[in-house]
Amino acid sequence: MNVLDKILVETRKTIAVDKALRSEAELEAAIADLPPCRDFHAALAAGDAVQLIAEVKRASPSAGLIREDFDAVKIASCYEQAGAACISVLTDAPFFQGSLDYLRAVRAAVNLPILRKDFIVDRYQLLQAREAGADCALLIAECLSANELCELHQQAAEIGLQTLIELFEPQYLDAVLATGTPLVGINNRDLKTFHTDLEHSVRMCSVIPRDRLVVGESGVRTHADVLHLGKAGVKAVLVGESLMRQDDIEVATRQLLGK
Ligand SMILES: O=P(O)(O)OC[C@@H](O)[C@@H](O)c1c[nH]c2ccccc12
Repeated sequence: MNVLDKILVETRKTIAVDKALRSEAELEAAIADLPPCRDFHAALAAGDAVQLIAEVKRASPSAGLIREDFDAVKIASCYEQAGAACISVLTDAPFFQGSLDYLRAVRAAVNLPILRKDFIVDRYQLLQAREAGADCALLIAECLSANELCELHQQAAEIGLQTLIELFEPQYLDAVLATGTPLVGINNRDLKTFHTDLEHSVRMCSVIPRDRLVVGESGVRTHADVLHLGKAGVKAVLVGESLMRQDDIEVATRQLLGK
């Protein structure tokens, strides 16, 4: 089994446990009167510059523990102060030491649109995302059939959530575009080998229709990387590890953005 398969096995266990604690109907009731979501897409589309989705990520299967001194709210506040357009919060616990509670806490403290970054395979996780205060949910083409992608994208829209649909393997592009999502993420990291290559986003950009907003994900480290991707047509970057490793996250984020 590769890492992605292992993650999906654990994810399905987590969903079963969560459903037993709080039913789908309870979550539906809890989100019924929430105010509308923030516009994640508009925040990324703004201006001519490449926009930043800054990620709150404590650990990962490829890097292990990334940051000892981890305070999700402090980190997200630094990102906001430094000019990030949106925040991504890892909520997977077994492999990324994430939590929906981090997302909830960040929502209470920060005004930017938030992405729930997890391995979403079930509508229940979309309800959880909405309830915790997310504005957008990540869907991963490698984890879902073409039908499931469409269905989850639709179900997200019905509860007011936008989706960022990510792929690594070019073979999934048609299925991603067929969902109608305006936000397409190109993961530069092969989730099966963990190898990252920025040129993957550059190559994929040339075959993605101009009416979709392309997010370049993973392995972005410097302002030069951001400019390089921007030239290729990438409108936003999703950056975690290289920022999470810095002593002064706010300064590092400004440097990444060239501000
Ligand atoms: O930490 P990096 O290399 O800057 O990457 C961030 C983000 O792209 C990465 O965390 C990611 C992209 N797609 C994912 C899917 C699941 C978990 C994590 C990810």
